[in-house]
Amino acid sequence: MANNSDSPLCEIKYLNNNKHRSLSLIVLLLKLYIVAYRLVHLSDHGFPWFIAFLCDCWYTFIWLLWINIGWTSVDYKTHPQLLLQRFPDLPRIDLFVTTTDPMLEPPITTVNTVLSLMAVDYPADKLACYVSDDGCFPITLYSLTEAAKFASFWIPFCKKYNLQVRAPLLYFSSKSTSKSDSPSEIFHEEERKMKSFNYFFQEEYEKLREKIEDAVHGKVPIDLSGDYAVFADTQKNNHPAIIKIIVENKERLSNGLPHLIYVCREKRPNYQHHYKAGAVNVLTRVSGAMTNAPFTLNVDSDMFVNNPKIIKQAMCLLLGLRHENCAYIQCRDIFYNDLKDDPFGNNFLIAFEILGRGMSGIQGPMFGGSGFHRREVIYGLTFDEHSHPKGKMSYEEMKRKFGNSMELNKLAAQTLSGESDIDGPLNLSSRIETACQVANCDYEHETEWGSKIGWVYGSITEDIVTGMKIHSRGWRSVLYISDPPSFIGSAPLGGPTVTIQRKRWATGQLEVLFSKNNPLFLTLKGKLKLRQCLAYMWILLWGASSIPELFYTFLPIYSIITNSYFLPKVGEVAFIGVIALVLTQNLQHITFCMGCGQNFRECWNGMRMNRITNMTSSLLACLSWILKFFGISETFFEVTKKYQPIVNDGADSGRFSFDDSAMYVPITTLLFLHLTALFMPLLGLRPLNDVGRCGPGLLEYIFSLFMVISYWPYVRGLFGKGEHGIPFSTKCKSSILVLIFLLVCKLFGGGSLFH
Ligand SMILES: O=c1ccn([C@@H]2O[C@H](COP(=O)(O)OP(=O)(O)O[C@H]3O[C@H](CO)[C@@H](O)[C@H](O)[C@H]3O)[C@@H](O)[C@H]2O)c(=O)[nH]1
Ligand SMILES: [Mn+2]
Repeated sequence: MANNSDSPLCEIKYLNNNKHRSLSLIVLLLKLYIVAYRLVHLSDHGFPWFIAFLCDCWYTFIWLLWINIGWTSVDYKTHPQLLLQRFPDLPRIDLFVTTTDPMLEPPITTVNTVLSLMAVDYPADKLACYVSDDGCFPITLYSLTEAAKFASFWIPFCKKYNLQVRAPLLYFSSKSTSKSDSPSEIFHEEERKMKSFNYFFQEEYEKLREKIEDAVHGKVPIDLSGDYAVFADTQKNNHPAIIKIIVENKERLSNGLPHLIYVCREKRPNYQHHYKAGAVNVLTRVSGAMTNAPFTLNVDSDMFVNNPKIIKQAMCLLLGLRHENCAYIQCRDIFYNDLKDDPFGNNFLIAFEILGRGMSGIQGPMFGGSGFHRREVIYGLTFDEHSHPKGKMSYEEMKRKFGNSMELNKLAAQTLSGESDIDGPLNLSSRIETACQVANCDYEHETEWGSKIGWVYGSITEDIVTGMKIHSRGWRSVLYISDPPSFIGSAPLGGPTVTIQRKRWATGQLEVLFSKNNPLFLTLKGKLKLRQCLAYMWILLWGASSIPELFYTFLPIYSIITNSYFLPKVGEVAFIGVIALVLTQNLQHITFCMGCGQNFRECWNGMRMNRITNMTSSLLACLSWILKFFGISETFFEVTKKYQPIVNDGADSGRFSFDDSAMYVPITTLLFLHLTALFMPLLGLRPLNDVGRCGPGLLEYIFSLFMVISYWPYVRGLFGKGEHGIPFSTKCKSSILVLIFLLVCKLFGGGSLFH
């Protein structure tokens, strides 16, 4: 019989990706061939050819970075059934939820996240859940207080019947299919009993939901007295720190309720608050002062736990790899409001399957969204210091780095020397004063918070830069894709919500790329591996790639209008080269996606969304970054609107919606231009210089047609009504830009456009 005490808690598996490697190399060779072809013919052609040459060089470079990422792919497996035998006294973990604005992030969503976290399959006395309310809304505290009452009977029910979905919103929605984890004998016997409980809970949940909704919409205003009196004179950006213990597991019952703590950091005008990074740093300090668990978990307000064993599974990795340098675990999120065929490209299959697994094979995935961290790493410890402890820091040094709180510094020093307190504090209330002190807005003044300690400031994608700095301190990370998936959240839908989210990501990435935390510097100065640095370069250049794409999409339009060409003609060897390149690259992508279970439509929607995102979010991100660089305007974190599960997939739910934002002008202009180029004769136009020149060939027309098909949601938008139509003002602005472009073509190309 195998001895369980010797069996590992987790395993690493290297995936066979020879097919992916070979196809990637073929694509690379074809790209190099096209670059060489352009170079050889550079002197025979004009400026457009030169632009095409530069763009092809760029795409070849990006492809090299991509090959580096996908070269070694790994997967991790865990054995949580062995965990308790090996670690009967499981470590404590602090759970962080952040929320900002009840209008964008409905309190009922946050409540469901909190309930699902409090109900995980892990001893309750080892858990403390901290909710950061970044908007100082009494409704958040009220919702959590009401939720705690519901939790007291909901959580035992979830645990008794071993439910998989423990967020009531999902459990009672028609979307939830798998309701119980592993139907046991007991489950069958008690099925009827459970059903009757179901009705009871559904009613109770409805009451809770209504209470919260009524308070949100002001039907039953919250009485600002008693516990809520502190909110009386507060404004969103001007208020003291407010910390309230909603649930305290005083008897330390493993089957009780975990601690639940409301945290609202102090905010004052003229202080920088650093958005989510600032909020998480306050949570780190407040929890550091109150429960100081050695591990933390971060989730956004809408990320419900979908796999109640996820903390045990994560512990298998964090404890199983404890002699190795695993600093954090990145989880894969899925969405509860996903639409048929994923019209908005929210699946991020490639991001996890190739980027995530590939980086896992180098130094570990980037950090983004939901995941587990070691507190000592967040406190700035390098892997070398972890494996060869230097001895305790002096009191003065701690104060300089961590700030003025003696209590926090004492506990932080314990964490850094690896002596975490197994049981946690006896009385949480006694720590409130310290917690409020470390949540004040000037606490970080002249300390290392936001630079060397905690989440890193300076970018609105704080997660990527924080993960990268951790890697540069010699740590690794792990991508853990569990079954069932670990967390389930709300996918951005419509048009503006998706565009704004992606714009934030692209802007944040440019902020990191052009900062002192650039991967190149971190490789030279720190311990970021070269291949990891190249992987980060690929990520950070994601938005910047929209500039070459913008130029490239202009080329077929320019060629058709000025009766010239920039792609090889039928009959040339290079023509076959281009066709082979396009086919191989796209077939590789499509077969990969389909191999991962997507259908063709989903895969196409993802591809189309890349084209659209590049010409909307990414272009605007480049502009915002330039404006920030020249000191004209600041970048700011626009919170993504959270949606409720969609009950009936209406015909319009997958349709793009638009607003009158300037974001949609470039892509609408491009669409108009491609349509103009394709339908010139119909519009009564003729190409400039149509005598004696070798005009556009088949490929220019195919290219233009492909772009129109990629922008199809915008074609529909041209004719759509209401929010599904591109606003008249956007169409006007785009038409003016089209005219300007035609004039420029005429200026440079000569001739006349009209018959
Ligand atoms: O000033 C702020 C702004 C945001 N948040 C919270 O940060 C979380 C993430 O915001 P969200 O709008 O949901 O971001 P996503 O669009 O989901 O974007 C992803 O990318 C972000 C970085 O751009 C990460 O912070 C997120 O964790 C990650 O899920 C939410 O819980 C917010 O409440 C704050 O606490 N304070
Ligand atoms: Mn989010």
